[in-house]
Amino acid sequence: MHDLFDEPLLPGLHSADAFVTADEERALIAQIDALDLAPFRFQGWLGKRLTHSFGLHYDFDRGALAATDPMPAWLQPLRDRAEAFASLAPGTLEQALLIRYDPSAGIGWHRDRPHFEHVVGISLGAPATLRFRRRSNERFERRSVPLPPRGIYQLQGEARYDWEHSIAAMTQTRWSVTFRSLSERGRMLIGAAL
Ligand SMILES: O=C(O)CCC(=O)C(=O)O
Ligand SMILES: [Fe+2]
Repeated sequence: MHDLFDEPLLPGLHSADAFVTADEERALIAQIDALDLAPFRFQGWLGKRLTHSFGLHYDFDRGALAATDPMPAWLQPLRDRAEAFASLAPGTLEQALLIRYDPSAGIGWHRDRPHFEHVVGISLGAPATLRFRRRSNERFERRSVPLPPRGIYQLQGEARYDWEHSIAAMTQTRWSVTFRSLSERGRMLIGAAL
């Protein structure tokens, strides 16, 4: 039966709670904290959130995409499960971006770079709200989506390309694992760089 409440809040946004267990969450957070996390860099600015990439690294300072360390063994099972969740072929999600948002860190309004196609994110630690906005005439249309810890979301289609998203400054620490696939353009650029 068709249930109105099964309708996604935004076309192209697909999410689920309890994607990882509390034990898995603890283990993932410990692994992320053990990495060499560096402040997000953007055209000479240093952001407050701390990041580390595997597979592919997108350098926001230079606007360039490059291969980086392969996904470690501890991340691969999560990547496999994220691909299954998103109905993507194994190996499609070639990038993992790990982020720690300490209190006062957030992420400003953006669309993910066109070098990437599918975006699949897993939330750990403090709950957050993923805010969406889209310009409509002189105003913004807005939506808010809760990101509960241990949940997963996928952005594609309208949610991925037509709307910007952001997360307000956190008051408690949140970690996220965002997996991405390459777009045609990204594949071309990375091919040219190798
Ligand atoms: O932390 C998140 O779940 C979202 C991160 C994000 O939007 C991004 O890295 O592009
Ligand atoms: Fe994003």
